[in-house]
Amino acid sequence: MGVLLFTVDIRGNTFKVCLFFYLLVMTPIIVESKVRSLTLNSIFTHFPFQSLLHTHDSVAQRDFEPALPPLPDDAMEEDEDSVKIVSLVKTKDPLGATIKKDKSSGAIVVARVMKGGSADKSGLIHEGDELKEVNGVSLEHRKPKEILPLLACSEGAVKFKIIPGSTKEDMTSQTLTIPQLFVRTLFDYDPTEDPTIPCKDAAVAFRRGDVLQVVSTDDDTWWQACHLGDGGSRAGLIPSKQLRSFRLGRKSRRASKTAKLRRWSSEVHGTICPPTYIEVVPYHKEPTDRHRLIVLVGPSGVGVNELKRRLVISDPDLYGVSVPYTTREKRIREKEGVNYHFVSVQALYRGNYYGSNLDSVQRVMAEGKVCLLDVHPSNIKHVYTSEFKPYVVFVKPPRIEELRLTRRRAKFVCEEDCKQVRMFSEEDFEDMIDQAEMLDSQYGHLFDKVIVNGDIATAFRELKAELKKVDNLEVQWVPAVWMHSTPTKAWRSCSSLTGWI
Ligand SMILES: Nc1ncnc2c1ncn2[C@@H]1O[C@H](COP(=O)(O)OP(=O)(O)OP(=O)(O)O)[C@@H](O)[C@H]1O
Repeated sequence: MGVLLFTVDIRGNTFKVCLFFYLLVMTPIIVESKVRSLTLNSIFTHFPFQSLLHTHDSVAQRDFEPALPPLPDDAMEEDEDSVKIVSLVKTKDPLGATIKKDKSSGAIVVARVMKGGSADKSGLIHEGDELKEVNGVSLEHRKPKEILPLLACSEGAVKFKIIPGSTKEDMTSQTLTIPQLFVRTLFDYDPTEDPTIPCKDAAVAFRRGDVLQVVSTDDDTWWQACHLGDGGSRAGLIPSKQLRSFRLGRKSRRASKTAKLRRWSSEVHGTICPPTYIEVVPYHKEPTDRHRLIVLVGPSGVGVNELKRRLVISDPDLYGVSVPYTTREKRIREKEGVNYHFVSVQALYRGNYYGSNLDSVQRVMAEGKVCLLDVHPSNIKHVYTSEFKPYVVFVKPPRIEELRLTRRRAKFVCEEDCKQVRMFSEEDFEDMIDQAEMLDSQYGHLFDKVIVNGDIATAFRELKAELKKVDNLEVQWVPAVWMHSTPTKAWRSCSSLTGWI
C-alpha cells in the first residue's frame, strides 16, 4: 500500500490525498476480513480506485506535456559524454539566445543566453555550447543568418544537437554571485541604428534617464539588462560601459577636429563620470529629510530667472533662492544682493564666470525651503553630493518660430559688457538655440528634467508640477555614491574604468 501511495505522488497532491483517505478507510476492513484476496480484488475493481490508477498512469507517462520528438537513432553514435540532445518547447517568444560562428573552428556556438528567456529557464543551453543540428538539419558550413529561418519555421518543440562548451560551469557560478545592480542611462540607445549589435531583436532600447536593472556583466562588450519594473521579464543586450566609453572616446577625437565646443571632455566635467551609465540606488525620502536642491540651467535669456521669480512669488514659504556671486559688471536694472553679489575677481575666482556661494545655498536649505540655484552646468559638480542631492532642470528654448512669437514683447539683458536692456533680436534667438544644443550635448547626461520654455505660463505650470512630484516621491533613484560614499560592490565588480564621482 505504501508503494502505491508513493508512486501516485509523482504529480499533484490531490491524488495523493484521495488515495491516502481511501486506504485509511479500507485497510482495517482488509485486515479484519479473513478473505484478503477477495477484498483486494473488490478494492482494485472499485470505480474510484480504477480512476485513480488511470490518473496515475497518465501522470507517470507525463502525457500532459507537448510530445517531444524521439531521440534520433544516431544520437548515441558520437561520443556520449560530449553530445547532448536538447528539446525546447517554442512559444511565441524567441528562445532567448544569440549564436555566432567561431572564427577558428567555423563552428556555430551559443554567444549569449538571455536571462529569463526560454533557453535560460531550461538550464540546458549555455554560452559556449556548440550547435551541431537544429531539428535534424546539420549546421555544418552554415552562416548564423541561415540558421535563424530554421528556427523561425519550426513549431512546437525545437530539437538541438549540442556539444557542451567547456566554460559552462564557470559561467553559472559567476552569474549566481552577481549582486543587484541598477543604473540610470546617460544616453539614448536605439539598437535599430547600431550596426554592431549582435542581434537587434535581442537588444533593449532606452532613453536617457531610464533606470535599468543590469543582470549580467559577464561580457565586456554587451551587458544584459531589463527596464526597471520588468524584473521578471527577459533581459536583452545593451552596450557595456566599456563599449560606450570607447565609442565616446572615438567620437570625441573626431569631433575635436571639427566642432571643438561639442565634444565631450573630462576636463569640462571634472570628476563627473563620462556619459555612459551611472549606478543608482533607491533613496527613501523621510518626511524629516531636507528638500533636494533644485538646479536650473539653460542658455542665456531663455527664462531661468523668470521661472525662478515666478516660483518664489507663487509660494515664498516653500521656495528660496541663493543669490549667486559674479565677477562680471552690474547691468542696468540689476541690484546688488538681489540678482547677484558683484565681487572682484581676486575676491572670488580667477576668471569671469558665475559662481554660487555654497553657504548661501545651505542657509536657504536649512530654513526648510526648496533652494533654487541658477548655475552654469560646469558648476554642477560642486553640488553633486549627498548633502545637496541636486535635481537638475534644463530650461530649453522652443523652436525659433515659437521664440519669435512668445518673445515679441520680452526684453533681453544682453551678455557681458552690454548694459542695455533691449528687445530680442533674431541673432539672440539663434544664439540661444545654438547654446542650448551645445549645453545638451555636453551636459545632457546631468539633466533630470527638460522643460521647454515656449509659452511662459505652460512652462511654469510644468516646472511647478515637476518640483512638487520630486518633493513628494517616496522612492527616488539617486547616484549610489550619494548614499554609500563609494560605488557598490556590484558596480566595482563590473567596472574597469576610473573617473568616477
Ligand atoms: N516664455 C517666455 N515668454 C516671453 N518672455 C519670456 C519667456 N521667458 C522669459 N521671458 C523674458 O525673457 C527675458 C529674459 O529672461 P530671463 O532674464 O529669465 O533669462 P535668463 O535665462 O535668466 O537669462 P540670463 O541667464 O542671461 O540672466 C525676460 O524679459 C523675461 O521676462
